[in-house]
Amino acid sequence: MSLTERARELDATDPLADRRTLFDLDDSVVYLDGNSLGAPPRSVAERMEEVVRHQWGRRLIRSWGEGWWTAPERVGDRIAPLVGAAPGQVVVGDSTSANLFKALVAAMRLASGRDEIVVDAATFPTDGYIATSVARLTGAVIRPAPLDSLGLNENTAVVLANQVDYRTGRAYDVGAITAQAHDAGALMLWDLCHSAGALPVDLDAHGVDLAVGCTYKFLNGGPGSPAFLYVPTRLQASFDQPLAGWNGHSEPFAMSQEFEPSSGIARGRCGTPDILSLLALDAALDVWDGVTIAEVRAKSLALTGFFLDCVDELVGSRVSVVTPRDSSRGSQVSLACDGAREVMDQLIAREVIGDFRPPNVLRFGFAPLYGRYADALRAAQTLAQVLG
Ligand SMILES: Cc1ncc(COP(=O)(O)O)c(C=O)c1O
Ligand SMILES: Nc1c(O)cccc1C(=O)C[C@H](N)C(=O)O
Repeated sequence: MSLTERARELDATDPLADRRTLFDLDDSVVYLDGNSLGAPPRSVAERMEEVVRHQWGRRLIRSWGEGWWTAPERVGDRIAPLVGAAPGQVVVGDSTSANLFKALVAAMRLASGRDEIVVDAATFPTDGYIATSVARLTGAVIRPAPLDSLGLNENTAVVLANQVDYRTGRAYDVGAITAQAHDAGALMLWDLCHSAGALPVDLDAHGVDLAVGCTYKFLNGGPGSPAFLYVPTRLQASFDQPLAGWNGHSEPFAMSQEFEPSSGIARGRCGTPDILSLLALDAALDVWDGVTIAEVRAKSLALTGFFLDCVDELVGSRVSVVTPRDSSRGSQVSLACDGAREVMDQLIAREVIGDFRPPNVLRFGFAPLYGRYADALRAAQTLAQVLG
């Protein structure tokens, strides 16, 4: 069967094909950058109209008591099943970077006597920057380590790792790495930016200690939508985060001069939530109603696998495949080639949108809720043309 016939058949039999209609997408564009900025669900514009005109415009400040104040926990509970967390353990707000800071300082405060922070050597840079700053503040030492050989010891306080490597697309085993950290007596903190909404995480099942992630990639919350923080129930009483703002207080409106942290996941909050972005995310999460993460994972593997077949047949040795060919990959395919930045510029000029990451990587992200097999084929065909 030709690639064209395969793409047609795979799209025709795709159990998630109808989800694409929930998104406002231009069908003439092949959008393969949902691992950086997800596409807009149609429900968002409609909901924002209601939020601005009615909730803000008519209800005015009364809206804080009509759902705004508790939105960080309520929206967190909508993300929770997607990352394998029971309710009451995920709060939404601030950026991933800010939540990393909260979680890392809290981890250092929990890990008495230990002073080594081990950071995924290939991490997305912000994680390393924040960890370095936390080390300066707490007197800890940073040690970058590859996730394949962490070399943990009796001094390791916390391990910070990305479930999916943003550059290579490789996916790591959350259960196995968390178990290694625990065997060494360390805490495990996961950055889920490239996995939330794309593959199973199973935070509770793996006994993960802390996790953060953004919502503007596979969760389609919109540019700059607030991030999430996971603290399991068993650690909440001892989770002592450094950004002790009034929103994390047990009685914010008592206006007390003493800080008394809230008893549950709300202690992960800091200041006033970004309500417009938070409620845009809330609306965006409607696209997950009736979909399981297992179905999403199955399509993600099939889509990325089909793209790899197309690249092998149409592009061949003009690129090298960086992403693992086995199932240890996230929902992206990374290809390396000379002049990758210019190659990506030319792909984008031909309406095939992926992105470039230094030094020589072309990234193609496949969002299973709206990605089509025909898009994978067109991307590989266009890449073959651009490479001449
Ligand atoms: C793995 C990872 N962590 C953190 C970030 C940054 O998060 P934020 O800009 O929300 O702080 C990104 C992407 O920007 C990322 O890919
Ligand atoms: N957060 C981003 C932004 O504000 C502008 C442009 C890109 C981003 C990204 O999310 C980049 C992404 N984390 C990456 O994996 O490279």
